[in-house]
Formats: sequence, structure tokens, C-alpha cells
Amino acid sequence: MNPLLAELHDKARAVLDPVHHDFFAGGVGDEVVLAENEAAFRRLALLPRVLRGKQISGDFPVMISPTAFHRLAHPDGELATARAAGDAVLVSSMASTVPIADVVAAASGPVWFQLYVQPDMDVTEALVRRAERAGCEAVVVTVDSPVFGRHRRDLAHGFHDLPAGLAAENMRDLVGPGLRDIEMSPLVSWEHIGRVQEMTALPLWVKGVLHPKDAIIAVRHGVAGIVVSNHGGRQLDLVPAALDALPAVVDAVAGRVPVAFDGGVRSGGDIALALALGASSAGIGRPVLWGLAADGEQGVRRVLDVLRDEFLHVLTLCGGELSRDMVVTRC
Ligand SMILES: Cc1cc2nc3c(=O)[nH]c(=O)nc-3n(C[C@H](O)[C@H](O)[C@H](O)COP(=O)(O)O)c2cc1C
Ligand SMILES: CCCCCCC(=O)C(=O)O
Repeated sequence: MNPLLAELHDKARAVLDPVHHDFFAGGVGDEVVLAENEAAFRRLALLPRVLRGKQISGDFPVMISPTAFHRLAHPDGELATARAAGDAVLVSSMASTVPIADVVAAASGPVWFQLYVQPDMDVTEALVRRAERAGCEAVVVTVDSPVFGRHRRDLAHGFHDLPAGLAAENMRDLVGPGLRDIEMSPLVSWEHIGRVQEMTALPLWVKGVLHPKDAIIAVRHGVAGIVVSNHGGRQLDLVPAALDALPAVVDAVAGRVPVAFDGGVRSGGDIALALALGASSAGIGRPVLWGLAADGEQGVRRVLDVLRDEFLHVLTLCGGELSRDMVVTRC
């Protein structure tokens, strides 16, 4: 992990209510996948190309992954995250503690709306309309959550609702703005993806694909893109590290749509490895929360600046190129 990000995590741990720290930090079950997501990067190495004679561009293909309840981390919540995002894509969680319209208004770059399809499709449609009216540029349907993962840390703390004064603002005036008003349903299927596509002209991405066969089905459904993700180790504690699932999905998709990735990215080198394995961009989850908790907008900015600087340095050392043939397994 980049030591500056580790410092921000230490600071976040010191200022956060331990219950909220554990909600952010924790994973499902024994937290095997949580640890594996980071460990998978350490198993790989890059063979740099040399004498390529080119100046690298400043492109920084990173998105802020959707994470819930930013006002648990800092009073400014998602407004601070949006202000800090700059030109990175901000995928704003449906479970934000600031309404999506205010998130978009605070952002200077693109905002995408993450959606859990609600079994009541009127509620789902109302959420999509809110995202459209706000000016979101895409909808990202999370597909890895037929039921919420069992997080032992939350169960031990008895954390099952938001503190007074905080709410899932996008749910307000629909079902209700409590944490438990957001439903996850095993009945959600590809048919619902089609129905959301009929509701909106916005590009629809699916997030949480690990199996190459699902990636192919997603492409057949005309999705705009796929995010390979295991939800940061928060859903099924039996899945592979997200990085290990990436190459097979990239191969199955064969360039037909972009394949983004998240899970365990903690340094610029991690971003480089994910891109070399074929990711179109790398998503950052918890480090953004640590920056936010440690120092609000400035903290999130710091996280992105540190990652950008390190990524561009690594890219330069790799001759400005990242491709699958440059990735080898450590002995
Ligand atoms: C505290 C927390 C809340 C999350 N909330 C959401 C969410 O609302 N929607 C979603 O699709 N994914 C959610 N995720 C998963 C992230 O989008 C992302 O997949 C994951 O955090 C990436 O792993 P990383 O934290 O190791 O970077 C959440 C993750 C965390 C840690
Ligand atoms: C019961 C819904 C809570 C919001 C979902 C947040 C989330 O995805 C997470 O991993 O936490």
C-alpha cells in the first residue's frame, strides 16, 4: 500500500467512531476475500518495456467506486467527495447521504448513478428519474447483491441503521430514507436490466460481474460497460480476488465494451497492473473513505493526487505501455 494512503487510513481510524470505521473497513465472513483483493496484486510483477522513446500523456483512468453513507465519514459527506473528484468519474452510491442532485451540482466532472434495482419497479424508475434530472451521465446497476453480505463486524457492533440526522437521501419520499428501506432481492434478473434500459437513454453499466459467462450475457443485453468487482470482499467470501477474475472477463468480452475493475487498489502500481490486465479503468473504494474521514475534501483530493502521481511514475518506468504480455507471476 502507498504509505501516504496508509497514513490517511490511520488518521481515519483515529477520528471515526469505531462502529463506522468497521462498517467501512469490514468485509463478509472471515474477510478472506477482503485480504485476497490486496494480496493478489503482490503476486504479480510487471516486465517494463524499454527505449520506447515516448512522452506519456497525463491520462489517469480511475473512477471513484460507489460507497454508501459518506456522512458517516465526514459532515460534508458526498459533497466533499464530489468536489474532490476533479475529472475522475464519480460513481455515486444510491445509498448516498446527500441527494444525487446535490452530488452532481458539487462535482466538476462526470457523475454516474449506482443503482440497486428495487423489486418495486416504480421505485426503481423514480430513482432513475432522479439520476437523470440531476444530470448523471450513466447508470451503474450493481448485480452482485441478491442479498446483503453478512458483515461480522457490523453484527458484533449491532450496526443496522444510520444515526439520527443521516438518511439515504435518494430514497426520501419513495419508500423511506432508512438504511433498511433499500432492498436487495434475489428475484432481480437480466429481465430487470432490460427494463431499466427501457426506462432511460443513459448508458447502463453492470457492476459486480466475476464469471465470464455473465460478462457475455451482459454484452448481449447491450450494456455500455462492465465492472469486474467482488464488492470489496463484502458479499461472498468464497470468490476469487477481483484482480484474479479480471483477465477471463476481459477475454470473454473481447473489446466489445469497456471492462472496468475495482477491489484492493491501494497504489499507483496496482492501477498499472489492473490496466495491464485489460481494465479500462480502476475503481477506488475504501481509500476515498479514509481520505474523506481524515480530512474531508482535501483528504479525498490527496488520495487521488497520490495515486495519480504514483501511477504516472510507474507508467513512465514501463515505457508508457501496459499490456497483458508485460504481466508475470512472482515466483
Ligand atoms: C463502506 C462501503 C460501502 C459500499 N457501498 C456500495 C454501494 O452502495 N454500492 C455498490 O455498488 N458498491 C458498494 N461498495 C463496493 C465498492 O463499490 C467497491 O466495489 C469496493 O469498495 C472496491 O474495493 P476497495 O474498497 O478495496 O477499493 C461499498 C464498499 C464499501 C467498503
Ligand atoms: C441495505 C443496503 C445498504 C446499502 C448498501 C451499501 C453497500 O453496498 C455496502 O457494501 O455496504
